[in-house]
Amino acid sequence: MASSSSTSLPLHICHGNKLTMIINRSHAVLHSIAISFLIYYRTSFLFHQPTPIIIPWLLLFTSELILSFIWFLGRAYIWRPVYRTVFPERLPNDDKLPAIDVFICTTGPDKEPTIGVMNTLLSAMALDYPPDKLHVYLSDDGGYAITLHAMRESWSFARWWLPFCRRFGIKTRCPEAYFSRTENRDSDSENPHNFMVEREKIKEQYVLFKERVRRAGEESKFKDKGVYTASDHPSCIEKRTSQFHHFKAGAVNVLLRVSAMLSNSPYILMLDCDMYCNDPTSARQAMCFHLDPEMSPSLAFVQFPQAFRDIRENDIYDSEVRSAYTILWPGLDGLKGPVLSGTNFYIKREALCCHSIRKYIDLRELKDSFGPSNEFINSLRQDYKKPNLNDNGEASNVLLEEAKVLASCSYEDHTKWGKEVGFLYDSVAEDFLTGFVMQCKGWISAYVAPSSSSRPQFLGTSTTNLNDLLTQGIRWGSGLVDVALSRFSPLFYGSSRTSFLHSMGYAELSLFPLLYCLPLWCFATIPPLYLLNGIPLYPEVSDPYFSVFLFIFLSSLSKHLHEVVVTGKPIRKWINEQRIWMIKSVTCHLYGSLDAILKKFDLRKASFLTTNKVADDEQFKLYREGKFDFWASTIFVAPLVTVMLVNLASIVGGVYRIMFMGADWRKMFGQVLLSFYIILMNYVVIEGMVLRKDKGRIPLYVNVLSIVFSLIFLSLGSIIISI
Ligand SMILES: O=c1ccn([C@@H]2O[C@H](COP(=O)(O)OP(=O)(O)O[C@H]3O[C@H](CO)[C@@H](O)[C@H](O)[C@H]3O)[C@@H](O)[C@H]2O)c(=O)[nH]1
Ligand SMILES: [Mn+2]
Repeated sequence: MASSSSTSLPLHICHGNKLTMIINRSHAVLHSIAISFLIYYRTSFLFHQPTPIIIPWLLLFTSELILSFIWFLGRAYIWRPVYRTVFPERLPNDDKLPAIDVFICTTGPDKEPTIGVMNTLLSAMALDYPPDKLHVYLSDDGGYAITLHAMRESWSFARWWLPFCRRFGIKTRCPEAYFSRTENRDSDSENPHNFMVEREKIKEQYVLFKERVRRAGEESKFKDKGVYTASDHPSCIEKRTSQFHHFKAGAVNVLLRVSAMLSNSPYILMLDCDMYCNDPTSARQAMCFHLDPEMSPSLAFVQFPQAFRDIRENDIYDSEVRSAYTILWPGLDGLKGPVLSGTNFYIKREALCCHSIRKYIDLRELKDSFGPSNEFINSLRQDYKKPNLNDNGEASNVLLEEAKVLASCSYEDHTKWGKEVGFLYDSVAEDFLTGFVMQCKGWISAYVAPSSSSRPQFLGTSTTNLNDLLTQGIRWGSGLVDVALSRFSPLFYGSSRTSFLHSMGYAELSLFPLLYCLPLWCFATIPPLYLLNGIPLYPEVSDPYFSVFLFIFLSSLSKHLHEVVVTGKPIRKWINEQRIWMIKSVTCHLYGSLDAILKKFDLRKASFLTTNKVADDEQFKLYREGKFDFWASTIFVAPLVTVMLVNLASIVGGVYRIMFMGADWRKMFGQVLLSFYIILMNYVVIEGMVLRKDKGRIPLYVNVLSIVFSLIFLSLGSIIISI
């Protein structure tokens, strides 16, 4: 292995893609020209319209402006995307590598099965990194005894598992994932017989381990019940467990303080409880940046993508969030770095615990920020403190007492935790807000996606049913709009602190839920209502301005298609993404934005509904077969059905007018096309309404409710139009 001092070879390189950049920028120019024509058309003809048409015209024009604005913000991503390659083999010897604390958060076994959490824990302990430089912490927000118990069991099983992985060079170091594979035993062993014997032995141990955890879970179900709630319980630190609230941000801040007492590593890896380490080399990959002398001083974190093990070829819900991890993050990486994405990143402790700590001398001021613990403040001053553990690997009582104080929920009172220090509390998208403020302070970040030949560094579970997807969508929407409405609103707060392009990207992310739901609701209801009444809202086909509208429509669709194809996905992916974009816009983006607005006016309290990680076989079967699961909350399904009914009725009514009542088709063509596109793309909703018989179909009462809604809308609308 080469040591860095003896070589000047770079630890990582970064490259762009010229051709894609040229295509992207030329498209942006063409599209902007078309948008200017549209704006010219709408403004110059607005007041030539008869008075009753002015209102729908204004609504459509506003929607068109909003979509153009968000499109403009999104150009930040395509400006200069970069891709990175790392050379971990060029890192210095193991004794020169810095220590890493791993943080894993869970909320308890109901939605997050303990055995899954333990698998994440084991995969982190088995990272390919010097064992004495790796410390794994687990936070359980629910304070469940079973979690603590299972950790002890994991600790015993690790004594089998870790040596096995190292000895045979196992790549899949999450035991559950490893033992569930049948072919390809994933070992580089030269003695296959020996290996197979060992493997069987470890497998037996794993089965026993699982059984013990399962049994303990059953016993504690009874004991735990009703004693504690996630937001009210004593903080208990036993070796390496703690808990708190303010949702995940609160939990992570507790871990930040407690770990400072025990290991105080300069780098931290954050993991969601279902995100296991799938490539044991990720720590070394991250160190290729953190140990690069040029980049390191300003580098806050190295982000890896979120990849999911349950994604199917026909990903109907876009559960893999393709555009974020293949287009947006590389795009931001070319500016000043990607968004902090909640999990799968290696962050510098200093970036979270205030950057200028060493410059401070005034103890009072430090205590105002970090709280009263002298021990904690001391820990901040040192680069790295060896864990104060006794020979049995246990922490001293004094240390544990201090850790308990640091973990208690009153410790943060009258301090800057959550406001300036640690993860910030002002948004339920704590990751997005914390990362953004960090970048405004001058920190940069880097993004490393796996190359096509290497394995994803981390793998988790995604939301693979409509209800979970949209529930999670509400939380994300609400969290992002929280930021947009706060004093940290990217466009205003960011442009002077980070680059203008970079803050455009952040602004797009913080605003898209709000800025998509308004125009999409408008396009889904206003043009069809006027189509039904035979009133045109777009230029007629022979008018040159019609081609402006058509061009913008086709240009957006083909740009999206281009992005899908460039990332190596089939056309079906494009259809799925178009559809889910419309579905999310009229449901979770709307509810999320409303939630944020109500919170802004103190009419609602912040909430964090944890995503369900317990697989439901029936639901997963539907996803696997590519069938929508409409067995979801009525607040999600009724708007979809209503919009479909409104468009169906209008197209039937509109075509009837053209064929039998002499309406001019050339004038109505734009509206017919729009409704037709909506219906075509969302044909699955019609299937769910009338054709399907399985459990995932749309329930009868939702159909009836939606018929009532659409009748009210169309008849009231038509009455208002006619007066
Ligand atoms: O009160 C809470 C709520 C959640 N969590 C943990 O936070 C993690 C993420 O929660 P999950 O329900 O899986 O949310 P997702 O929507 O899947 O998570 C994404 O979005 C979150 C922000 O909304 C980020 O925190 C996550 O890192 C990111 O992966 C899990 O390990 C939870 O156990 C807590 O510790 N305390
Ligand atoms: Mn999750």
